[in-house]
Amino acid sequence: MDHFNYSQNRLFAENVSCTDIAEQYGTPCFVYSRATIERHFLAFTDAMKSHPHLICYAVKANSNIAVLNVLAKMGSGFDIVSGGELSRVVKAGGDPSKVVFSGVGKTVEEIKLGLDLGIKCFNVESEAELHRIADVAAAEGKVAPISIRVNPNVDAGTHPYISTGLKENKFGIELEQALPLFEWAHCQPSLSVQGVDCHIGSQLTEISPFLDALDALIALIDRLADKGIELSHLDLGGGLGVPYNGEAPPHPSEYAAALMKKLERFPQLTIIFEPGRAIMANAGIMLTKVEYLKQNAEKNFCIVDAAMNDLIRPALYSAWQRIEPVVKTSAESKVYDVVGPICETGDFIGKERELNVAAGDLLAVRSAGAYGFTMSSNYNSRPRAAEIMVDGDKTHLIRQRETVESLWSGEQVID
Ligand SMILES: Cc1ncc(COP(=O)(O)O)c(C=O)c1O
Ligand SMILES: N[C@@H](CCCC[NH3+])C(=O)O
Repeated sequence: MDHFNYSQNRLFAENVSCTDIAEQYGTPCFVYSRATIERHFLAFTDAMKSHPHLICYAVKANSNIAVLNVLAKMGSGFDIVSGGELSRVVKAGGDPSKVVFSGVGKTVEEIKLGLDLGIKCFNVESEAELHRIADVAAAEGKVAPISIRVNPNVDAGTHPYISTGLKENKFGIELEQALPLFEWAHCQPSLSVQGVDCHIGSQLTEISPFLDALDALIALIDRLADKGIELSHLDLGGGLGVPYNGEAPPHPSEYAAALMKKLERFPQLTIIFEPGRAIMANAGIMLTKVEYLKQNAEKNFCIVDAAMNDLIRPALYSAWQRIEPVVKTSAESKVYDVVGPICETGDFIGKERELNVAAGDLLAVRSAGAYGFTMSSNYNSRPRAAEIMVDGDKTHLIRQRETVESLWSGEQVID
């Protein structure tokens, strides 16, 4: 999805200044645009409007309650992977009956919570989990809605850490094993078979792997129909990529049109998508201040006040995110490694970036709305950054910067 409207200290379509935000809330901080989140969500619903559908935003991408609330108000469903995410959705006013629950390690407590709240579906990832859900539901006197997540063995062509649809990955159930499990589940009084799902990976920039996965799911749906098992939904997961650095992933309308062509003969089937990054990545930036410039015989370093604990994607996946000075200065242009204060060489936000910067300048790290704050940590006892939502010409603090004291709350010394 495209970037929000950001240029030269002005954020979004609104006339809000990054320097004002940095002064008011401090740095590093994450800044999101409500208008962009809404526009990105609508790109999916508009693309699917002629077919029954549910967009289940993947909460892991950005789970701030204010973000979830904006999406809940637009009628979004949610894809969750933990009881914690389910509680956030409820707190944010999300509708549990539009929640699908993915993940390979659901605990008994999480299954109970999902049943109590009446979620739409458990996306089951193993035979053992299917049995556990059947047992828990029977013990609770409930019927658990389930879908089986299949692993279609499709190469998503993305970073190996975020590819999830290959046989060697821990996710889903092999196609050959899925059919007997569906048949078993169909006969269990405590289970209600609702759908089939898959999620083959994240940051996909081509449509063809999605189409290959869909072919596999459609073949399975046909085989199930032959056995008298009719499904009410097909969930193709998330994974649609965004342009970080010139990539040109398909727009949701292109993506949906290509998929829907294959689904013409299933007019009754509800299609579920679970986009996370496509909605949030380019609806946010991270603001960080230059603390020092440093030079040695080999390199120029631009030392900023954000670090790998705030944005781990560069360290973890060698991810590239655009870094630009918020205000153009007359500082000399040099090639810098943009690094944080953490005691690891892997602590960088960007490498070999040509920048005109001086100490004290403000930098914007783009595409930071997804998998930014949610993957942050307190490593090196660094308080986690504030989050801010821009809405029209207003800015709202939607999560305070952590205090140092909050970092040790819950810890205690022993005699
Ligand atoms: C099951 C599932 N659904 C949805 C997503 C969201 O993926 P993305 O943010 O790439 O759309 C993920 C993460 O990759 C996932 O594991
Ligand atoms: N956290 C990853 C994406 C993983 C998606 C989770 N299934 C990223 O930042 O790119």
